[in-house]
Amino acid sequence: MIKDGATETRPVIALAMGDPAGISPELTARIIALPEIREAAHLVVIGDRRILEGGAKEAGLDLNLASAPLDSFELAGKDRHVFIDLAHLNPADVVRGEATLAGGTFATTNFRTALKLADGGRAHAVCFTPFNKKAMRYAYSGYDDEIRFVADVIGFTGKAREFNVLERVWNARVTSHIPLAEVASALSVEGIVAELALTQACLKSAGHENPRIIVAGLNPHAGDGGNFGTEEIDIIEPAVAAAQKAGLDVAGPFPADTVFLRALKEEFHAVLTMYHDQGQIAMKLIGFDKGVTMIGGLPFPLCTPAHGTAYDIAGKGIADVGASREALLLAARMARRAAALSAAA
Ligand SMILES: NC(=O)C1=CN([C@@H]2O[C@H](COP(=O)(O)OP(=O)(O)OC[C@H]3O[C@@H](n4cnc5c(N)ncnc54)[C@H](O)[C@@H]3O)[C@@H](O)[C@H]2O)C=CC1
Ligand SMILES: NCC(=O)COP(=O)(O)O
Repeated sequence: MIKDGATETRPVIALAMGDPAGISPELTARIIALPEIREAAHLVVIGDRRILEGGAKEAGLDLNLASAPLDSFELAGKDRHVFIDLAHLNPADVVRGEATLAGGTFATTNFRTALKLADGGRAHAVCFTPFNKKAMRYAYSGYDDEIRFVADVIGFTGKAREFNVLERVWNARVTSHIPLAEVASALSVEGIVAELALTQACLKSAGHENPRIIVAGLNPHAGDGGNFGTEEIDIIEPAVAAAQKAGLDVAGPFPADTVFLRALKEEFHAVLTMYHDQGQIAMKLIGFDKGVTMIGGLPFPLCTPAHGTAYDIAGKGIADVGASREALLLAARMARRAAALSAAA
């Protein structure tokens, strides 16, 4: 619940430091140093000072970031970012380029702390630098992905989904982190209609007044009239028709290999794909350095770069901050909009 006027002041974003074995320390340092982020948001960064300083060194930055206590960081004022030093990871215990229990414990602790700040009304949004899911699972055995963890930490029982966001187009998925072999049987008319409705609501919450959504088929050539599978005829077409009847601006299904070309040419705001990589490959080719993963449907915005921990370049000082910058800016925009709507209600 947004508790104060994030419309007039910069929203407070709780930024959890991610996996210490990859590029997260460097990215966190780079984000803190960006002037456009200072203008857009007041960051409350959560992690370990020694790990952050390692990242700043890799990035060649001198951060000059004040620490503040977790229980009263608000007293430090909002004129500059602050750091909550949980002092919980000795850099000597970090194995760069490796998923470990220590790394997962560090990241899950930071994430849990950030989520509780937002859930308690002390932050307007949460962002994080990349987590490694294997490390997260070492620390928290039920860690399928962020949605499950968030639900466990704040007791959220509603429907939340992951979106990939670029300025030009969004990608929503009917299925996400499940084996490919299970995708076809996971599709249903009701499930697709629900995804379309949530996608429309999330696009609106990010400022798109009249969202247009285009839907991909599942099979090659969208089944080619039933030649290569019938999910389009049996499930996806009826779902699109039902969504249209409910007043959503939706088109499809179209073949997945050209649906993104259509979306860009015909100015759709989002593509709904049937499974993870059907959308991710296209999105990462369109804008890897700007891609954001946004978890929609939660009581507060939750954003992270769409790329991962990049173990292969950890410690080299060459991590691109572009996607992280977009993640923070999207979270700030969504928080301001939520505050404006709540003030108007
Ligand atoms: N935001 C998050 O928390 C995300 C976490 N992940 C997790 O990250 C881990 C590794 O995922 P991968 O599939 O290997 O993908 P990855 O995105 O970590 O790496 C893929 C390639 O992109 C490069 N790359 C990634 N980010 C970069 C950046 N900022 N600047 C320059 N080059 C960059 C890497 O060096 C690598 O060559 C997995 O555990 C995955 O679940 C994946 C996506 C998002
Ligand atoms: N931690 C966020 C994340 O892993 C994004 O996952 P995906 O969208 O790449 O599957």
